[in-house]
Amino acid sequence: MSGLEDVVACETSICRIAVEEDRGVLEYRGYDIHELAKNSSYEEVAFLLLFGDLPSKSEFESFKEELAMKRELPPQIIGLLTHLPPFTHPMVVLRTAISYLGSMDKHIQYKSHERSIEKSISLIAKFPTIVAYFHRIRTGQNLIHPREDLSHAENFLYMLHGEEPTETMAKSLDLDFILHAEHELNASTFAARIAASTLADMYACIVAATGTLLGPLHGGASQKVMEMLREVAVPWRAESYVREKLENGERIMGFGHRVYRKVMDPRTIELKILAKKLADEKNPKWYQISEAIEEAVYKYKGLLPNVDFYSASVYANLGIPDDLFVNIFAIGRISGWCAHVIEQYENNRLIRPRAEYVGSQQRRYVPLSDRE
Ligand SMILES: CC(=O)SCCNC(=O)CCNC(=O)[C@H](O)C(C)(C)COP(=O)(O)OP(=O)(O)OC[C@H]1O[C@@H](n2cnc3c(N)ncnc32)[C@H](O)[C@@H]1OP(=O)(O)O
Ligand SMILES: O=C([O-])CC(=O)C(=O)O
Repeated sequence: MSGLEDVVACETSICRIAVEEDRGVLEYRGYDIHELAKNSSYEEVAFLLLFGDLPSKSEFESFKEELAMKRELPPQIIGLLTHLPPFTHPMVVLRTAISYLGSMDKHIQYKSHERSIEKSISLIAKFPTIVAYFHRIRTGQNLIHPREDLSHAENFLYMLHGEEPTETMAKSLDLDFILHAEHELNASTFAARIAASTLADMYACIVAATGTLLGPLHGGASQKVMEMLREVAVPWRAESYVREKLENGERIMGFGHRVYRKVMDPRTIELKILAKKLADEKNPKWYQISEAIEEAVYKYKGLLPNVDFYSASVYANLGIPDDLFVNIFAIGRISGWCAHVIEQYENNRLIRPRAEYVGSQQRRYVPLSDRE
């Protein structure tokens, strides 16, 4: 019961996670993650999650076009990004900007499926722009406005770095977005669904999810993984580092998973291959340290890496600053969050579990004047 382990809290047709024949299974709307990773694009996956089926060619084109058209931010949001202190964590910035976007939407309350889809597309489109704009503002660089002719991943890297990415970079980030897009009732999605169950507006639900994702036991782990890779610095130090941490009762970030437990997270399989490919083409250092840590954690604790572990070396080789790692996760996950909020709205019952009371009972009140 602790941590609601194995408790089934709702029905969903968005995502299936299972352990079958000692293998981790992950499907979005019935499609296997490995097949999506090999053949799909983030835009197609976002459509699949929101609408339930793969798009036809014309649906795909108009969905991509709509996303591209909605990338630009209103001037008020750019003003907000300019006024926030540059040291603010970029996930706090993202959360604040979503809230501000909510204040600018006259039709904030849930009205219809169509309105919820509209809001979702707008949020999916704007997440990368918020992240890239804030990064450029805090580092004193000019804003690079979104381009409609680039894909979601290409455009993000273009806005962040100020130059068009190579095909390898764009494809790598696109794959990363696909792998992060959805994961059933993880903590941030559950937070979004709880908010949705009160019929709170879409922005409120996504703010709840964004705040929850930043925690280091959830999406915040990837930034901590990078801190660890920097601290370990060379592969041969990995074993003593891991042993010492475990002896001190500390957790190794990027390891362990509530659902997959003793089987490999299928996303880790894909991310490790991607991390190796980028390491071969760019800097091998982070991948080599990661592999050494993976070996040591398995040897001393029998734990396997989760989705956050190899993401770190992928992001480092894509030139993404450490404190944007969680934001990259959120840019992928927003489509899953929106799909869950809509699913909750459309078959809703307030989520309100009970707590077992373990505190004192029937205490006698002593007026303040009679206390020491
Ligand atoms: C996108 C995501 O959210 S993926 C998860 C990202 N988070 C992290 O990587 C943070 C590190 N990992 C963890 O803290 C955990 O594995 C979690 C939070 C992901 C899952 O936690 P739970 O399901 O509650 O696992 P729980 O805490 O019961 O751990 C079971 C055992 O494994 C150990 N353990 C689990 N994860 C770790 C870890 N990363 N490092 C060291 N020991 C660990 C626990 O100490 C416990 O050991 P014990 O039985 O000897 O006491
Ligand atoms: O499912 C979980 O608990 C965490 C996770 O891997 C994710 O959100 O991608």
